[in-house]
Amino acid sequence: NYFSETSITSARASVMIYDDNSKKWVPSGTSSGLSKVHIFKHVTNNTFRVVGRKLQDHEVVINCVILKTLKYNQATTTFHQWRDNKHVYGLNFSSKEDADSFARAMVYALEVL
Ligand SMILES: CC(=O)N[C@@H](Cc1ccccc1Cl)C(=O)N1CCC[C@]12C=C[C@@H]1CC[C@@H](C(=O)N3CC[C@@H]4C=C[C@H]5[C@H](C)C[C@@H](C(=O)O)N5C(=O)[C@H]43)N1C2=O
Repeated sequence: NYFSETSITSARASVMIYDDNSKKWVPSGTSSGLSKVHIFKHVTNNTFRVVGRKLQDHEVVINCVILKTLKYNQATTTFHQWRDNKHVYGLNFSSKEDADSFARAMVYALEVL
């Protein structure tokens, strides 16, 4: 429930998904734009997930579990990416500071999983 997860970071980014057919990054959700992207830690079972909601209409544009095997690729200072069995996700951060703080939290989660 709401109180069983706590946010360990939030960052502003546009959430992208790689479209294998067109070989292009496309915005996740119904339109492009910035989202608030959190890493939530489940307080009791030590699991983590990435949840992002559009700033404008709160549409959930990413909701993916962070597995211990996740390879977090910081492709550029403001574009980070990772895969799961279905998608390749890209976060195009609005600033280097947002990217750094998100990456620190992701690396922490991957260390404690
Ligand atoms: C083994 C493996 O899976 N490897 C993945 C990466 C990875 C490694 C290790 C662990 C996990 C993952 Cl996921 C990979 O390489 N993948 C995953 C799918 C796509 C890609 C494949 C080829 C291209 C080539 C170029 C690059 C790309 O996409 N880059 C570069 C930065 C650059 C920054 C911003 C975005 C911008 C939003 C729009 C667009 C623009 O700039 O116009 N753009 C980009 O062009 C963005 N690629 C990739 O990332």
